[in-house]
Amino acid sequence: MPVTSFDFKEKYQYQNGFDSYFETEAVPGALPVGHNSPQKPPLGLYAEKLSGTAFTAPRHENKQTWLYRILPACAHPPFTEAVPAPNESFAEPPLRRNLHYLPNQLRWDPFDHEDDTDFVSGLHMVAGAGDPTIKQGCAMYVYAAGKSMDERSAFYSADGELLVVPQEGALEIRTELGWLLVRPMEVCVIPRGVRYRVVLAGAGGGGPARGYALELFQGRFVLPELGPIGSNGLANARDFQAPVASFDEDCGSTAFDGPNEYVVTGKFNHVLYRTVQRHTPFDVVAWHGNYYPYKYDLGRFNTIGTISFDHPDPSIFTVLSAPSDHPGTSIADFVVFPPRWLVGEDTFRPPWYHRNTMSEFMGLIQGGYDAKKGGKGGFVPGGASLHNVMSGHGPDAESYEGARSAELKPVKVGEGSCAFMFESCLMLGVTDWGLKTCQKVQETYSEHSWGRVKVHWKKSSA
Ligand SMILES: O=C(O)Cc1cc(O)ccc1O
Ligand SMILES: [Fe+2]
Repeated sequence: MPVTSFDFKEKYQYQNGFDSYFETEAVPGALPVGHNSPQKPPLGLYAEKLSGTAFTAPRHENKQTWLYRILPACAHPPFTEAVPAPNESFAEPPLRRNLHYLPNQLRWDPFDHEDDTDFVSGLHMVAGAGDPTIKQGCAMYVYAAGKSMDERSAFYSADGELLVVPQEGALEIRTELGWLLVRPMEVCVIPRGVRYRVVLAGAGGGGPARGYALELFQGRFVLPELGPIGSNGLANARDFQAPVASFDEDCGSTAFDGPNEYVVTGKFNHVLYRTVQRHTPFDVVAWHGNYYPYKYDLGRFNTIGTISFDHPDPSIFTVLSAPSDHPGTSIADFVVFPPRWLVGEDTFRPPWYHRNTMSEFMGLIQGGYDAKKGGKGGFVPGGASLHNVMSGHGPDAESYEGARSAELKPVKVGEGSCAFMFESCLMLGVTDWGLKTCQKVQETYSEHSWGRVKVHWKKSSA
């Protein structure tokens, strides 16, 4: 079911649609009519263009937004490297490249909550592939935040577009383009370059917050093709929600003489750079375009599956897909395993055993997963697993035996559950933090899961 709302505030108004062209103004008349860059934009605003693709990208891929703001984003003193880096994910270049490529199956216990970190300082890269400087590849993160980002701060990434998957704690995300409230079982995407501040929301002031994120150095998330499914199903375009314009006013009479300081942190080739500017970065009064942050409620996913026998590949559960240049092969797919009816006849219903040319990073937002035991030392909410290129995996022995002898009546699986997968065509390297520093790797994952897989073979069926 869709996430139920709590305390909906005025600021959470949304415009509905995926890959739409929106326009929104917080003050009537702020948007120029029939013009993008008039000699003097209305209300004394500055026009600023935010490009998400090359100017000359084909029309169906072209992404841009015109912002009408009190002061342009360029009006800041130079950025300097944030030293020391808030954590080792944002450290010196050699460390960043210290990735471990391992054929073993990996699983992590739930990552720790952290009290003294915010969304940025609590963001840890677990695995990744490629290089943001050549706009290739992606990185997978977990975050744990015990506090909101400072009131006068903003963050952006020049490295890529970020998909955020909260697992615990609601996030109020104040973006340049407006507000998004993103709760567990909802996800959001913040495009490359868009500035934002993450506030812990919810009862009692919010927090702690924990979740997963995927940064795309290359391309953007799109909705997967539906092929023979037809024109509706899976994640429907109308269920994606974009913010409406909402601005703060805090500046002086010029860009550099405002009364208050705002720290803007930029992620640039994994390193954090900071500047302190004297006007709010959240001063966009109106905008129009198709390059914007958005959210999606996973409860609205229209799950499709077999009504005869066998089960389709998990691509049937793709919410968002980031294609590579090769059709059908993704840099990253975001796939969910929502509650659903299983009715397959003469069918082994959990995932089959398999080896995949793609790598599979999985997380659990809530509940359990039908292929793996939960409980201590199992696959549990807030934990993760990685089955890299061609690493064999599948149900653990107990799940296999249960499913092999189950009576095959219709059952609803996964009530109150939601596992997800970031599936990538790239071989993933695991960071030092992911392998060692976090101290969450389950050393006996493989033995526990598959060491007791039984031999059922008989030479004759008589
Ligand atoms: O490995 C997993 O648990 C995910 C998965 C599920 C499934 O039903 C088929 C393939 C697959 O990778
Ligand atoms: Fe798999």
